[in-house]
Amino acid sequence: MMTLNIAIAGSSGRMGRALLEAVARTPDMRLSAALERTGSPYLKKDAGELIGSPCNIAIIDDIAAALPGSDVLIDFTRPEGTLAHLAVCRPLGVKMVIGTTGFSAQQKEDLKAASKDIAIVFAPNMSVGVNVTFKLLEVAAKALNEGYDIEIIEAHHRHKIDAPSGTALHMGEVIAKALGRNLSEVAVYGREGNTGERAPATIGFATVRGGDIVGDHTVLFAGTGERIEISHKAGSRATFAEGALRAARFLADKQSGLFNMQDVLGLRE
Ligand SMILES: NC(=O)C1=CN([C@@H]2O[C@H](COP(=O)(O)OP(=O)(O)OC[C@H]3O[C@@H](n4cnc5c(N)ncnc54)[C@H](OP(=O)(O)O)[C@@H]3O)[C@@H](O)[C@H]2O)C=CC1
Ligand SMILES: O=C(O)C1=N[C@H](C(=O)O)C[C@H](O)C1
Repeated sequence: MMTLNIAIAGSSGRMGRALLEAVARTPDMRLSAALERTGSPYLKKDAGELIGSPCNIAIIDDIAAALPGSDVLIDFTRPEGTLAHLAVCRPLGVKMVIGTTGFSAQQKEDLKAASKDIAIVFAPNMSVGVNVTFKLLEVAAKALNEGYDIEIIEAHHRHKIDAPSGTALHMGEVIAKALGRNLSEVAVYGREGNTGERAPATIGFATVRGGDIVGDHTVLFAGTGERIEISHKAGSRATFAEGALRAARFLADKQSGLFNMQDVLGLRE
């Protein structure tokens, strides 16, 4: 059995901890480095202590020193952090699994450019269930292409800083593509005041933030006399972490290219 050496960026974050736990319970993976940004109170601490199981890997901020012994860097941080990490991974040939959301269009282009040199899995949601939901939405949108108003409702914990969620935006992209629409032309992000009647081709987004909600997404197709709702609810971050490890394994034999979870799960047609 080949062992994959996994480095984790943002190791003390919510996803960082879920990833530390997932790597610790995965026989074909080993934690090779745990990163945090300069100034973090977690620097120099044993990464394993974050999950109650010391592992002798100290959390460091020097990514260039951390990466030579790593096959894949898993990054769930912030767009500016991910792009800084990418700039170090690219010349070293270290592959990346990127779960960070909130990138601008230009930042996504930067990721794409780097994938000419290294293999990257980039996905706003690494859970198997959400990725199957994307396929269900494609089917539903094609079948309900007239007479149904489409609204995407997402709910997350009070600490989330980007809205709508990366998953909700991707759901919008999947639906718009299936309907031959351009999301940037039809998206409506929230409503207030005298909005007028709903324009039929629009795709609405509504965002809820509160408590410790891990991640709920519902797409509503509202027609005349009926409503169809397609929902996914995450109960634990373990589902995202397990997906990220699956993505890391998928990259083992890839040298370059930009992939998503549809590729990892064999769902791309
Ligand atoms: N694709 C998917 O399946 C999922 C994606 N996500 C996305 O992952 C990201 C992280 O989420 P979550 O774990 O909840 O967030 P947290 O805030 O809990 O963790 C983020 C981590 O990244 C660190 N960080 C922040 N900015 C930088 C930077 N500029 N450089 C390096 N490290 C940085 C933070 O350090 P510090 O504490 O010092 O700020 C922290 O350790 C979000 O974009 C979220 O939307 C989340 C879940 C699933
Ligand atoms: O920030 C989170 O927590 C999550 N972010 C991702 C997103 O923006 O879609 C995925 C998941 O829903 C949790």
